[in-house]
Amino acid sequence: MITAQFNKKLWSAQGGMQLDIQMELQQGECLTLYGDSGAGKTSALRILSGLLQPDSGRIEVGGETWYDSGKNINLPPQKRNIGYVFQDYALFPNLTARENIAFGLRKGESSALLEELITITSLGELQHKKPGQLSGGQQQRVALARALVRQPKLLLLDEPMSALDHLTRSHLQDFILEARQRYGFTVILVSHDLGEIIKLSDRVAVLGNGVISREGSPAQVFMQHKISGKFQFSGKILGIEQQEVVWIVTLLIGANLVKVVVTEKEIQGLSIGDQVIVASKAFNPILQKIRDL
Ligand SMILES: Nc1ncnc2c1ncn2[C@@H]1O[C@H](COP(=O)(O)OP(=O)(O)OP(=O)(O)O)[C@@H](O)[C@H]1O
Repeated sequence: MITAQFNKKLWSAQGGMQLDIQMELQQGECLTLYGDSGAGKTSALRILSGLLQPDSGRIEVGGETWYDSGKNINLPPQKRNIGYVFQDYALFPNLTARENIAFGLRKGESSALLEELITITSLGELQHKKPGQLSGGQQQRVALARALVRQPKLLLLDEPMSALDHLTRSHLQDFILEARQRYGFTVILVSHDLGEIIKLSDRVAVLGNGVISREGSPAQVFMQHKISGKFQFSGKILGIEQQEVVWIVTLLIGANLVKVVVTEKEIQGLSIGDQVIVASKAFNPILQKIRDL
């Protein structure tokens, strides 16, 4: 169980903003922080990790106090059992992938977990290459394995997949899901990608102007009306065109373009760039295996 309550005055070009966060997470849960740029998401992660000191508050993780302003407790980042992965991979350029991951091991610790992580991140053949010889997705797998080799209680993911193409992103999400199941760590994710949020998180907290304004399951937070469709996908509107009395909406769902026919009433309030949920009750899909290439 993780309980955190902290506040800090933040400063931007527009003036001051009070970051005031209260959160409670169950062991193994994944919470996404969602919100506009500048809302305070990264600052909240930096405070949890010990990289940024709050003005006051208390952070308790699995019965251990990491920060308590009242008792003058403030564990340094290296004493907090945490993994932190950012958008830029922050790997050591002169070390191989394997050495980068091993860097996370504490002195005298067995390398069995290192081998296991190299296997489940499919880095076996790449482990002796340096970051400069790896693609973005491969580097991010190394960064994740490096964070996990420390067996963190809490994994902080600050838009770690936002620079990656859709397929690579999807593989990395699968890896995070698998690793979470296997090792049982708790995750706090910062993401703007609705599909990613729905796939990975149990709960979403919407952060606006330094405070959590809304909280719930992804469906509760993102859907205006309850949808009871058998199939649901999230996508982005790329085009809207009128044909006779109906409208054709072109959506990007994952890496696929899908056209959906809607009525004039349904089109109200929708515009290009909106994130939407597509649901269908009377949907009889055919599944076909995609050939391995
Ligand atoms: N150490 C600090 N002290 C005071 N203010 C800070 C500090 N670090 C960041 N800020 C300010 O806090 C505000 C929130 O920044 P933060 O990076 O936490 O937002 P964010 O929600 O993560 O945004 P984005 O989605 O763009 O990354 C910004 O205006 C920033 O200038």
